[in-house]
Amino acid sequence: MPPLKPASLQSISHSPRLILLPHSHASFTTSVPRWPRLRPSARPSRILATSNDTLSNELDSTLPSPLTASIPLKSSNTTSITSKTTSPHKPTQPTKVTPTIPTQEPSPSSSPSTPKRSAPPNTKPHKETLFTNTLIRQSPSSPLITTSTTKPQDAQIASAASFFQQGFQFLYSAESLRHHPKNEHIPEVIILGASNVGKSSFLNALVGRPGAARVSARPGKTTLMNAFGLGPIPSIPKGLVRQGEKLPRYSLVLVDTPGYGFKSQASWGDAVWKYIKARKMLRGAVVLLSSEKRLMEQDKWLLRTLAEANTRTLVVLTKADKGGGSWTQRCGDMATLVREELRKMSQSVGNGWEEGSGWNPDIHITAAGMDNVPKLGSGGGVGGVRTSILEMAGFDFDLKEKEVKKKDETVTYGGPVVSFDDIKWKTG
Ligand SMILES: Nc1nc2c(ncn2[C@@H]2O[C@H](COP(=O)(O)OP(=O)(O)OP(=O)(O)O)[C@@H](O)[C@H]2O)c(=O)[nH]1
Ligand SMILES: [Mg+2]
Repeated sequence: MPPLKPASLQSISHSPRLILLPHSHASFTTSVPRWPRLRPSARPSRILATSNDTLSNELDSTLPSPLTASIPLKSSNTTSITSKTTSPHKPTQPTKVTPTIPTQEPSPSSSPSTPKRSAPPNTKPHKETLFTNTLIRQSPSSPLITTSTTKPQDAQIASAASFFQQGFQFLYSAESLRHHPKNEHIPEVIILGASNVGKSSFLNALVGRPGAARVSARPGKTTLMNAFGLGPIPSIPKGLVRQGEKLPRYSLVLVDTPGYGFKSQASWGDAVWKYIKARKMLRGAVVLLSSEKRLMEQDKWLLRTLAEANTRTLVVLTKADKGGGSWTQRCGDMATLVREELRKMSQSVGNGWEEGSGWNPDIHITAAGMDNVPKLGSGGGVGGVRTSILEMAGFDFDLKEKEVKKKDETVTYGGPVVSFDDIKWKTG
């Protein structure tokens, strides 16, 4: 990868440490696509600024893309989740993969904050599998879907659940890029997909709050980009903060978006497209695809847009519970097809948006909107997705440290505000 940080930060020889205390504060219609038609694959080098302050903050053309803006961090053996560089994805590779649809459940100790629940009475067997499993995915190493987890994965899933389920707050709604407030510290992850694919339900399941984002059976429910903050309160050393700057009280921003496709509007796509191209703290996109449907041209267009913007991408299939017991075949086939498409895109864009770095080869499968999954915590495949999102956003898991404590922050800086990539976090 090319140089990884703005020149102004080159002189920093070691990473400042920022520790988080755990719990401490603690339309297109199907026939007339609109988003894709709005913006063909050609992309401008930058978007023109207006007089608006917020917008101009997003448009620093000297800033590297999210994939290249990083400073290597030394891993700390005292953190359980740490920020890391925007170096390539390190998809979790289970040490043991069971190439069948196993019935193995995560160990009871795997998720202390989200105790395992059994499915409601009379739940069909295939739904029970979906309901209770924290991780459901298809990896390149196996054509089949796996639900088994290993001990380290269990611990990661538990840490990620704790992270996502604390400090939740609605931040703002934005109609266009300039309505997004300035953000210089906190990584953002955007949730994208067709209308009605289950974006808002998915967000609710991630944060464990069924009513966080509004959900509807009618497509076109979400009409604005809605940002939510979550995670522990960051304790940012004074030297990293501008004078008078209001400090965020969350460590990750999730952005729910209006869908493309049926009942969507061209202006929504324009707003999202501009955000993807210009938002400085965007660290990755979660693209939801309905396992009920086939991969649409609009989906491919979106994936290509992310590839060209060199935005880290995680693909998640939704609604696995629909369509009966054949969900394994259906989701497995779709995951394989999606991976083939992504590989083709990697080759054609040729900008470093590669398997493992630009996009995660593990395709997660979820039933996040099913029954009470949002209340369940980590079931419906949601637990595994959380860990992948945190990795994509620049967090790392260090499972050695059991004690959670705030470390001395002795590093001081006289230089400019340091970005998220320089900051180290801690959570419980
Ligand atoms: N069975 C099932 N239904 C789901 C799942 N996820 C979402 N749904 C349902 O699908 C419908 C659409 O869900 P939303 O979360 O509103 O979808 P969205 O993508 O946010 O939709 P827009 O905001 O209109 O773009 C709702 O009726 C949800 O209850 C799922 O995993 N399983
Ligand atoms: Mg929605």
